Amino acid sequence: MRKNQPEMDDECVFYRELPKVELHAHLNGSVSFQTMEKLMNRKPHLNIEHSMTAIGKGQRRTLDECFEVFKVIHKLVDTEEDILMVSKDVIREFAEDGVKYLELRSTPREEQRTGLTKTSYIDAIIKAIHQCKSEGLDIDVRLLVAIDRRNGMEVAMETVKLAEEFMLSSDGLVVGIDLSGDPTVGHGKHFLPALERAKNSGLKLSLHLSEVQSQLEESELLLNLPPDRIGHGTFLHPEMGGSQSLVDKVVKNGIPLELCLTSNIKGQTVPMFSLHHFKYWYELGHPTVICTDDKGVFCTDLSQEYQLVASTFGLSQKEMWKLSQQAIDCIFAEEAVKQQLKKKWQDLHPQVFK
Ligand SMILES: CNc1ncnc2c1ncn2[C@@H]1O[C@H](COP(=O)(O)O)[C@@H](O)[C@H]1O
Ligand SMILES: [Zn+2]
Repeated sequence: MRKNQPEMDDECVFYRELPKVELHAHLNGSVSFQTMEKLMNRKPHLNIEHSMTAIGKGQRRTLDECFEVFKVIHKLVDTEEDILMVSKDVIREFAEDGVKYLELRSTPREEQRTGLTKTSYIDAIIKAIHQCKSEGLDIDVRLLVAIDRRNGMEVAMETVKLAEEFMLSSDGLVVGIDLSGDPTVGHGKHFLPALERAKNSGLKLSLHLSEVQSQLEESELLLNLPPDRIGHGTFLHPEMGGSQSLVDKVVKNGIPLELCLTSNIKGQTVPMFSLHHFKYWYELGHPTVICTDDKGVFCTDLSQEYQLVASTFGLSQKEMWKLSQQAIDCIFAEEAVKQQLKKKWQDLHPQVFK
């Protein structure tokens, strides 16, 4: 197999070695098979199997079913120790895959039974980031605190307040807010006050927008904020039932899109890779960042996603390099980090194109 497909292997190596930026990764959706195994061994009484926590090759689920998967994972990850272990494993795995800068996002949860609080939840992730740093991993990590739409506007406001506190106390590790969760639940307008507050206090905003069809009105409203980045944006453009006015707002404000191909195919919001909206935005010359969304649940990694984009849309390694380099301009960390990353890309360029 290996002998018959040498060019395939070379491609894999190229995309693994390509320095990458990951900006859209939900912590609990990013838990690998190996880490899941450890969690299942810790909690055998839950009787959870791998088929319940991941969507394998060639499989598809409805988006509703995907959200059921997260509920199962949340049962397995419900203590401070779990959050710490999961975060460290996820960061290490991204680093091994050639990711040099990672923005994780996660919804703080509390569990009375285990004593987990929303504060200790975020603390555990921050601890993991510090521990990975002190291990000398070649990856810079930041955190976005996530609002789950299902939990309503009051919780959203509490989440923003918590994120504000951590933004001030975490030495710049907490950089923003994510709005995510089942897109068919609730209306985005309810989250406007919380999101406006976040923006005014200096937190960056990455919002899941038009992930499913007919969210025109909501997307229009949320784009007025405007957000600093958009997750998915699958149905923003007119060919997908969106509108030119939505596209104009995105373009005028230069809001980068975080695009996750495998996630959209496995969650069935996009019927096939070649029809993915990456093409539309790439041809417009608009900033797009390739991301994984949930590398554990969707059984992928960032180098696979890059390779997928290249093979689906016929892009060269040079064009893919440019795409990964341009993602640096879309990160939420401060300017000095951008400059360091740009330098790193320059230094790695000759090695990757050997
Ligand atoms: C597939 N498309 C998606 N669309 C919207 N929200 C998603 C998502 N994938 C993940 N999440 C959000 O991330 C949570 C899991 O990670 P955390 O527990 O926060 O670390 C999910 O419960 C959901 O709220
Ligand atoms: Zn997402």
